[in-house]
Amino acid sequence: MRFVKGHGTENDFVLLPDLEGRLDLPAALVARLCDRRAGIGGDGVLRVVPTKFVPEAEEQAAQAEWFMDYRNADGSLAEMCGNGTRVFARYLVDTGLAEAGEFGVATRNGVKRVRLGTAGDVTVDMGSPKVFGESRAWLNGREYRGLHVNMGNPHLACVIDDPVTELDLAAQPRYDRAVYPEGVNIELINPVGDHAVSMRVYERGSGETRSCGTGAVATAVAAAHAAGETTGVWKVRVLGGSLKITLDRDTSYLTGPATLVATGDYHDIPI
Ligand SMILES: N[C@@H](CCC[C@H](N)C(=O)O)C(=O)O
Repeated sequence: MRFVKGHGTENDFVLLPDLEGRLDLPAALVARLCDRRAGIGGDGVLRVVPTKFVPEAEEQAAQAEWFMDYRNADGSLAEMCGNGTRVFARYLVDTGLAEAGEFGVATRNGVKRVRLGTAGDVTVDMGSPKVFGESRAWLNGREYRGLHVNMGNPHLACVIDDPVTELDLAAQPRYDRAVYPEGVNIELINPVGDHAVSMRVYERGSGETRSCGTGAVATAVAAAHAAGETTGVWKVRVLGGSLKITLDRDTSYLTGPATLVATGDYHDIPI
């Protein structure tokens, strides 16, 4: 099985080109691929498949030639992955499957428009964040209040006083399962300057990761909300680098680097 390894601010992915739409991806195989010791290692898998071969996305085919089939490291499906979309777009352009400029990428959360050159940052139009009020998370005996933001996938973005650098995120923070029956991605956020925040994230299905694109937009929304604002440009520092989030009246944009680092062959030996 051919693979490409890539990352966006160290949110890393195994890309699987499936140009004929034939690849079966059971959860156990995804988990083996993402295993950092016995597999290739990654926070998730991105299957690169023509949209026309994906029955659930058929209606997107006219606007987006390629479907990003995203899976979390445990093999579960997620509706959307912001950094994955940037890495996916970089892969399409670097391999000549798409031309640099602006084009659509089909996802489980609809078509996302991406903008990129032959090198440099990739911007994704992430759509309008949906805010559903407050919820709570519990971590190491502390309770954190946050904003319930939906970016296609669910987030709980908590602006907190405790320094995020000192948090132990080895285990998943607890959350209100009545609010998030499908699970949730949890962001813990410190303001660090003018329109700048530092964020750590515990991702549903992947554990703590070094960056999360949808989480960075949810973070900017929560930081803006705390500042009494709804629009503006925010810098979100993550463990793996820095992302620029633009909150417009009708949509949001995620901008940052996307890098392909390796190609190879995977031999699926069940572990
Ligand atoms: N890292 C991604 C988000 C991936 C999906 C998430 N774990 C979920 O289950 O919703 C991003 O960059 O947005």
